[in-house]
Amino acid sequence: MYDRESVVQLQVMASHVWEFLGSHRVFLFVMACVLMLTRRYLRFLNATRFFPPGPPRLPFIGNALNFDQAYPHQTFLKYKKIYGPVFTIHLPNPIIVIADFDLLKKFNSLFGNELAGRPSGYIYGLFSKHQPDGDGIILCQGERWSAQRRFALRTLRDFGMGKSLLENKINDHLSLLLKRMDSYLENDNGVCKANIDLSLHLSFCVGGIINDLVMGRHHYFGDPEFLYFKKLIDNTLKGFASPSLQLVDAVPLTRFIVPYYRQYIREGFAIQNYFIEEIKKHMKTFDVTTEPTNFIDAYLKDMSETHSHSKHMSIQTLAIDSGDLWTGGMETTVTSILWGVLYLIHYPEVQTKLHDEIDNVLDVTPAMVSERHLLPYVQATIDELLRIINVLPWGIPHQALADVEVKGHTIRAGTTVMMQIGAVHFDETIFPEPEKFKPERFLDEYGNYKPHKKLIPFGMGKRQCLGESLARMEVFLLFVSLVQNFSFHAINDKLPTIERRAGMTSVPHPYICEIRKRHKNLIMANDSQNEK
Ligand code: HEM
Repeated sequence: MYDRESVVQLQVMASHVWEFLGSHRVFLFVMACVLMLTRRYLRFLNATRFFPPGPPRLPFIGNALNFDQAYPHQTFLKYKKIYGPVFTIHLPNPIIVIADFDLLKKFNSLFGNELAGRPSGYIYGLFSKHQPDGDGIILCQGERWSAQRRFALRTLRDFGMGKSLLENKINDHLSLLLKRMDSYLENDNGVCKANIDLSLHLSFCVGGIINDLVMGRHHYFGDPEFLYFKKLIDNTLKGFASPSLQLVDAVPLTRFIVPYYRQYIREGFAIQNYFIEEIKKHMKTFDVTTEPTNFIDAYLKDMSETHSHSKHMSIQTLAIDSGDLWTGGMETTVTSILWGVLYLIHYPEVQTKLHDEIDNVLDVTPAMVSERHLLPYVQATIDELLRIINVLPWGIPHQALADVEVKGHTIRAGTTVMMQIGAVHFDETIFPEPEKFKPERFLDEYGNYKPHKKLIPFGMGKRQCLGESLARMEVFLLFVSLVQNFSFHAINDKLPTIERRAGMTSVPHPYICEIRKRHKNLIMANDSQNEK
C-alpha cells in the first residue's frame, strides 16, 4: 500500500510529465520523425552497400532531377559511359539499370525467372489490396501472374491474335476510322483535304479494337462514356509516373501532404469499378455453353469450369487484368501511329517512298498481314519508328525474385531492376546516328527488308509484351492503310514540333496536320462497316 503523501507526489510528477509532453508535443513529434527517418535511411544505406556504382543522389528525391524527363535514354547512356553497363540510380528507391543488349540477353536467358518479378510499391498496392505478389498481369508476379499471363495469351490466341480472325476485327474498326476521316475532307481546288488532329480518331479506333476484345463492347465516335474512361486511364498513367507519387511510393507517410494523391486513388478506383460493373453485366448475360467472344466472358467461363486454379482467378483479378489489357494496348499503339504520321510530315522523302512502294505493290487493294513481306520499305519504316520513338522510355520495372550475380555485383532479391530498351535503341555502336530517322538501316543493299536482332521495342524474356502480335498487326494495318489512302503535310509549311513530352509513355505534343485524299474512293478491307 502507498501512503497518501507518495500518491500525491506521483500525481504531481505525472502532471509535470503530461504538461511537458503537452508543451513539447511538436518537438517530440519532430524527434520521432527524425529518428524514424534516420533508422530508415541507415537500413537503406546498409541494403544498398553492395549495389553497382551510380550517380550521387540527393536525400528523398534521389536522382530525379538528374534525368532529362522527356529523353531519359540520353541520361541512361551518359551514366553507362561513366559507370559501365550496369549501374544504380535512385528514383528515389534504388533501381539497378541494365543498359546493354548482350547483358540483357545473357541475363534473360540465365536468370529469366529470377528477374521476372515486378516491384509492388505502395502506390499500386492500393488497388491490389497490398497483396504481396500484386494482382492482374502487368504489376503482378509469381504464380498469380503466370496464371493470368498464360490465360490471357491463350484467350487472345483463341480470338485469333496473329491470325486472320483478328485481322478482320481490326479491319472493321479501321474502316470506321477511314470513313470518319473521309467525312471531314472537303474539295479545295480539286484537292480533297482537311486539317485534322488525329489523336482522338486513332484512340477511338484502337480503343474500339481493345474494347471489342476485352468487353465485346462498341462505342460510337465521341461517346462520352469512352472519353470519361480514357481520361481516367490517361490521368492515372500520368500520375503513376509523376515525381510526387514516386515520393509517396518510397515514403508512404508523404501521402498526407501530396495534393494529387487523393485524386489518384479516386480515379484509380473509378477505373476498377468501371470494369467490375462491366463484369457484373457480363455475369448476368453470358452463357457457359457458347464460345466466348471477349476476354471477360472467356474468363468467367473458365472460372465456372475449372476450379483447379481458381485461387488465382477472381472478379477483382479479372477487373485488373481487363484494365491491364486496356492500358497496355491502347496508349502504346495510338502513340506509335501518331508518331508515325508526325515523322512522315517531317520526312516527306520517306512518305514518297512509302507511297511508291504501296502503289506499286498493292495498287488499290487493301493490305493484308500475310503479305507484309512484299512491302520491305514499309516494314523497315515501322521498325525504325518503333526504334526511335522508344514508346516506353522507362520500360516497366522488374524485380529480382532471388539473389543474382551481375558483373561482380549481387542483385539482392527484392531489388528493382530496369531493362533499359532506350539505351539499346540509341546505342550508336548498334544503330549509328541513332537520333536520325533512317528506315534504310533496316534494308540491305538490294532493298530487301533486313530485321535487326537488337531491335527490342517489346522487351525480351518472360515479361516480353503480351500483346506484341496484336500490336504488330494493328500498327501494320493502320499505318499502311493511312498512307495508302492519304498523304500528310504540315499546315502552311509550319512543321509541328517533333520534341517529346515527359511521361511514362513517350507521347508527341498535340498536333494538327493537313490530310489529303490520294484516291477517289477509299481503299479498305471491309467497307460494310458503318458507325452506329
Ligand atoms: C506498339 C505497341 C506496344 C509496345 C511498343 C509495347 C511494349 C511493351 C513493353 C516494352 C512491355 C514491357 C516488357 C517488360 O516488362 O520487360 C510491355 C508489356 C506488356 N504489354 Fe505491351 N506494347 C505494345 C502494345 C501492347 C498491346 C496492343 C497490348 C494488349 C494486349 C499490350 C499488353 C501488354 C501487357 C499486358 C504487358 C505486361 C506483360 C507482363 O507483365 O507479363 N501491349 N509492352
